[in-house]
Amino acid sequence: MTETTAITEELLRVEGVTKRYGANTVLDDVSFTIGRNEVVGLLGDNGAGKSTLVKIMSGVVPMTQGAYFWEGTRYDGIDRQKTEELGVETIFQDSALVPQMSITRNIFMGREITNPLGLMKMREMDRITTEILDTVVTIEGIKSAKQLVGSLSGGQAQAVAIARAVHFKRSLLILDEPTSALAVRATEALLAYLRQLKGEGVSSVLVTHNLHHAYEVCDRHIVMNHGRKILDVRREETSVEELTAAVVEGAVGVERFRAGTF
Ligand SMILES: Nc1ncnc2c1ncn2[C@@H]1O[C@H](COP(=O)(O)OP(=O)(O)OP(=O)(O)O)[C@@H](O)[C@H]1O
Repeated sequence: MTETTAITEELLRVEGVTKRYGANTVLDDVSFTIGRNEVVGLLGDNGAGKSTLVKIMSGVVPMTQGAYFWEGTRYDGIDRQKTEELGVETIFQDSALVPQMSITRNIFMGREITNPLGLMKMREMDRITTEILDTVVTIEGIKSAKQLVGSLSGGQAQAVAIARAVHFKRSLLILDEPTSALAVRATEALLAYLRQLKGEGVSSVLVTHNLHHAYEVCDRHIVMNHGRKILDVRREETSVEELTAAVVEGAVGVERFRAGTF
């Protein structure tokens, strides 16, 4: 069973995406659209194919078959450079940070603010970093923007990766399990920020195992099961219970939920 919902204005669309690793098909004919100003939850059990989809949307791994459209234009051979140009910003599960560098340097890596002589404007970058850390990712225990990333906890480091992605907010922000190591307050701040970004015209895709978080913040939910899309439904047409049934039991779970037997 596959359900789709109409989108008003299309940002990213993938069609018929299949990904094989050798004989193993990890994504099977997956199609969906991310609308402009939409927060979309990408849900599913372990191994359902969510991270692989994130990597394909970000151009990090090539699809075996399928098509990638951005604002209606088809792009073949999409790669990381192209998605960066288009305006896709991704926080991967294992976001690469440099432990020997400060939080500020990590956030601005490759996109440093410089003066006309090419020298880095450290004070300005530190100020922006402090502002992001205070407002977006309110993480306990970070003392200063100058702190080395290597001295942070896992959750604090994750927050830096998030800060980096949200500062350079562009058209589409993809977050692969961003809240897995965040404490309650930081998680709430991040979820609120995704909604704020939406108001500013930035769409996001949130991969999470926390269905309550997804339901709270997402306009639409896509549920994957064994490499297939089994549900694509607007928030107002579903419930945490139905999403749970879909994640736990797949298409059968949705049918059972709707029949009142889940
Ligand atoms: N590089 C790879 N080579 C071979 N198989 C892979 C590779 N990457 C992922 N897979 C397989 O693809 C399937 C989907 O993995 P994926 O990481 O996309 O799932 P997921 O939904 O993100 O899971 P989780 O919630 O556990 O992170 C898994 O069976 C995994 O073993």
